[in-house]
Amino acid sequence: MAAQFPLLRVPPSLSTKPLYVSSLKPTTPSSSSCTIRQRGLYGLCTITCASSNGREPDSVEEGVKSVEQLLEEKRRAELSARIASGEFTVEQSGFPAVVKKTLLKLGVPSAILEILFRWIDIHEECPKIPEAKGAISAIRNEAFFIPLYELYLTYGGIFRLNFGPKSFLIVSDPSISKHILRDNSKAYSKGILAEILEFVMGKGLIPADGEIWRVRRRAIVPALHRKYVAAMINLFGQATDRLCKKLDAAASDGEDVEMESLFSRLTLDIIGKAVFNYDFDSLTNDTGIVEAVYTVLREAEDRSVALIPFWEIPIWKDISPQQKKVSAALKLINNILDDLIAICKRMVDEEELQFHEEYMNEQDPSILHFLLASGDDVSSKQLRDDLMTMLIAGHETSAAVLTWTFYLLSKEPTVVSKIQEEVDAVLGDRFPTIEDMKKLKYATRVINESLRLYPQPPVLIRRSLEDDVLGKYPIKSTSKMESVRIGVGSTDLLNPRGEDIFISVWNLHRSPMLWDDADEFKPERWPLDGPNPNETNQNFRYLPFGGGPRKCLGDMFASYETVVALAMLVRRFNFQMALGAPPVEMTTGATIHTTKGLKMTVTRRVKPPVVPILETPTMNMEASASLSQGDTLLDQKSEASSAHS
Ligand code: HEM
Repeated sequence: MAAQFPLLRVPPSLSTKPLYVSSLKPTTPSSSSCTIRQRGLYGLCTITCASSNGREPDSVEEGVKSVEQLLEEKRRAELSARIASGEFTVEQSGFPAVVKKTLLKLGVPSAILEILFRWIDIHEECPKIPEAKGAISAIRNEAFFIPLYELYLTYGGIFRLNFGPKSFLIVSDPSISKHILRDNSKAYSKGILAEILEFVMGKGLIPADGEIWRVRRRAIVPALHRKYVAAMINLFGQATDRLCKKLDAAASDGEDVEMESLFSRLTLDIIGKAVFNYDFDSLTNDTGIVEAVYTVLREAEDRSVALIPFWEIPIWKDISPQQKKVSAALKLINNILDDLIAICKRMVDEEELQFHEEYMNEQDPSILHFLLASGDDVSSKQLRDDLMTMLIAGHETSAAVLTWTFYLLSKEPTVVSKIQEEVDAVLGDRFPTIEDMKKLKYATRVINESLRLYPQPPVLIRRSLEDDVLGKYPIKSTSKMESVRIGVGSTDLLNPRGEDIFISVWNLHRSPMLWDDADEFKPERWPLDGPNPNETNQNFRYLPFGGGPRKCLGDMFASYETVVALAMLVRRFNFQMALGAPPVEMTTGATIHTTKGLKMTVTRRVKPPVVPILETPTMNMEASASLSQGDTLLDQKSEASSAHS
């Protein structure tokens, strides 16, 4: 079946052709302003966040902002009015709807009818999920996610969206999300996601369902033990240091840099080493393998927005240049994987280490090494599928988090100063260690908040396998008759399927009903002495890593990776939007990307001078306090001189 919802996207700087991607809701942090552009399929569009580089005269910038804000408000008001007029509401069928229509025609006031029919609705045995119909695609200059968000505000935490022949349930309610993801997770599969990713991930951990998933999750999770994560922090530090060197050169030459592409390369280098001990070295080289990885990612993205499943047409594979390129890329990646597995197997056979719970080979701490040592079958396709899955899952997501964090920070210099202050105090100039992770509290809160505003991915996809009740609404596995009604393809008729569900993490994370100042970037909303926010302590209104049994297994890895990169970069450099940089536009695939990159000017950071502390012998208390502060500064200085040695 063709999926008509965008799932994956490659950074534009690495992409060679136009992307048809959906756009997102209009609101961005208060300090930025957005315009919207139509684009591609179903009138899917992009939002332009006019970025301020802080160098324009205030009055001009403010003027532009207020005009854009006015336009934005007008647009939203118009859309809300259209929704309120019932333009997108599917008429209820059945006897009550006919009676209601007739009474309305006879002149009975609609307010009275509303009260009467609400009462009837309540007393109906099976409440019906509110429905919105597909005229959404007809909204000119509107983005798909904007009506989706507006419809959420109108219809609530669950509604049905029918566009064209497709029918989806859009869930933006924390308790229904908890039910689907955690409490009754066995009743749901990955649905469309598994269909699209099959060509690259096969039955890897993300798309896999049922017994295969259970067995593989049990095999892989133990590989990410504490000792492994500690080793990874060194790796994050080394890889970020390579990026620092690149940025240092750019700062010397006065050249602007495209940060989204650099973050994509940084996280590719990290995940290659972390998963199968392969150094892509993409920060310095553009080798064939790097190109092959991006070819595959691009293909996944194209498939996610295709009108028909062109890849299922037998002859197409052989004649389409793009499909041939994809096959060649997959072949190259698989050959390299085979070589890496063979090398790793030899190492495992030769080593004397006994396998145990926190087993790790110091020379090669990779997940592959752990799996082979634990007895994984070297020849299995499953092993390759899982390695590919982790490569893709752990690459784009982290890169997107860093990109949007730096975009948000470009507008909030006070937040940057606070991170710098913390990093100076905790790290000085040395590389971070695992012990530092719990001390870099503010930097962690910045990442938490960035993940709230830009969740990666913005929607989680499921398909119901059984009848269930979502909130007060019963849902059914679609029968053959209903398949005909919603117009799914002939294969679906033979294999009747359940409801396709999108859990909109975007809506949850930006809901004004769930958050104060929902659209504002406020790391302070997460108290430094409070717990690290997660789906459990936030009762499923915050799902940066999903929840339930299918929760991301790389959550700690990714949190530390992004905190290390953030800390090391802001301690060395200041980042500003480059003069004349293209406006930052959002597009979404599996993660949210910019359309034209994040072009920034990087300058070396000048640390604030150390203020000498004068000794005052008469004030003993203060003298001893000054002494301990002085000690700390001294320690920092000696650390600074030993760093990067
Ligand atoms: C900031 C970076 C990351 C974010 C935001 C993120 C987010 C997520 C989310 C939301 C899910 C749940 C998907 C669903 O329920 O449909 C997920 C699953 C997954 N993630 Fe991550 N992820 C990140 C990094 C990583 C890394 C570094 C790895 C590998 C080391 C990884 C491996 C996986 C795997 C294997 C799954 C599937 C788990 C399962 O189905 O059992 N992720 N991720």
